[in-house]
Amino acid sequence: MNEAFPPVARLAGAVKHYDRLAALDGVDIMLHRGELLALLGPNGAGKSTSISLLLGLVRPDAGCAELFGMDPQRIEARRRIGVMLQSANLPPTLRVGEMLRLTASYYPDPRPLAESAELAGIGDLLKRPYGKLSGGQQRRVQFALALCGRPELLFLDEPTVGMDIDARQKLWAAMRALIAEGCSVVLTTHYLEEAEALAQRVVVLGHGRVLSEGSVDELRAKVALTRIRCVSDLDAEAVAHWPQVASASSIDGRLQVATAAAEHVVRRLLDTDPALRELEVQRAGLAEAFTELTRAPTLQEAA
Ligand SMILES: Nc1ncnc2c1ncn2[C@@H]1O[C@H](COP(=O)(O)OP(=O)(O)OP(=O)(O)O)[C@@H](O)[C@H]1O
Repeated sequence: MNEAFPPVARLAGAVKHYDRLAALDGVDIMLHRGELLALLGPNGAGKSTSISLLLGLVRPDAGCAELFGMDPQRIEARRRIGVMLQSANLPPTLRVGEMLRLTASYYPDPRPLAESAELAGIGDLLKRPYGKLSGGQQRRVQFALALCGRPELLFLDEPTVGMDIDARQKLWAAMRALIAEGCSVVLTTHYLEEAEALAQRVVVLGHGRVLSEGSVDELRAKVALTRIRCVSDLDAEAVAHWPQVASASSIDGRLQVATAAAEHVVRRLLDTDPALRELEVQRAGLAEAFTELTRAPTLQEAA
């Protein structure tokens, strides 16, 4: 399906320096229609700078940033996007319903107010002044404002920070509904389970560069770690030095081992400790893959 449409957003060879610091150092990112792309990376990796370039808030020193094949500052491009940034400066005395109505009026084909409120789970907040809401409620209102214009592309910068579990799950459901409508989403998050649950594609940034890109499964396969847990008297520190063991630790009396050669390590564990019990072997999640990927440059530097 994707091939039939041009990319909705694109960074090509994007470079952005702040004084001598390279916030972005030649970043390529491509987003297709109906796709949720998760931008991951440790603090300072360049996620927000990438979003700022795509929004036209910051200009690249080299390379280019495009929305729908256009300069992101063009009004024709801006009318097709919705944005929820990490902080929002909204008038505290305005009621939520008024805010939604006003924001929707800037768009050519907005959603009906009730639909936006329903998607963001703020139906009961419409008459409340924005400034009187809790942090999590304000985040939901910001989400409603981002989607009320029926955008083709939604930028969500750490949208679920400060939300309780129920609100977070509702927002996940809303994101899925929007994707099903054909909306594209750029999501930055530090909650890896969020990327794991929602993203078709993940880009991992580190030190202003793309460290890795692919589906959640592809990223996992790249580091291909398996987690082994068991109850054993073996010394975790000694096991950590075995060949093909990436890491080993003792957590709550359980030995936990990460390895790319599960069969080999399981065999050695059983041979070395015949009393070993409660053996569990599980494919590593995105969290382990992410840690491994973002650690890689440091290891190379050290070599
Ligand atoms: N306006 C600015 N002036 C100077 N340096 C900046 C500016 N904006 C970002 N930086 C620097 O650029 C680098 C990338 O920052 P960026 O905000 O893009 O990272 P991030 O991946 O979004 O981090 P976080 O997860 O903490 O939000 C950081 O080293 C940051 O200090």
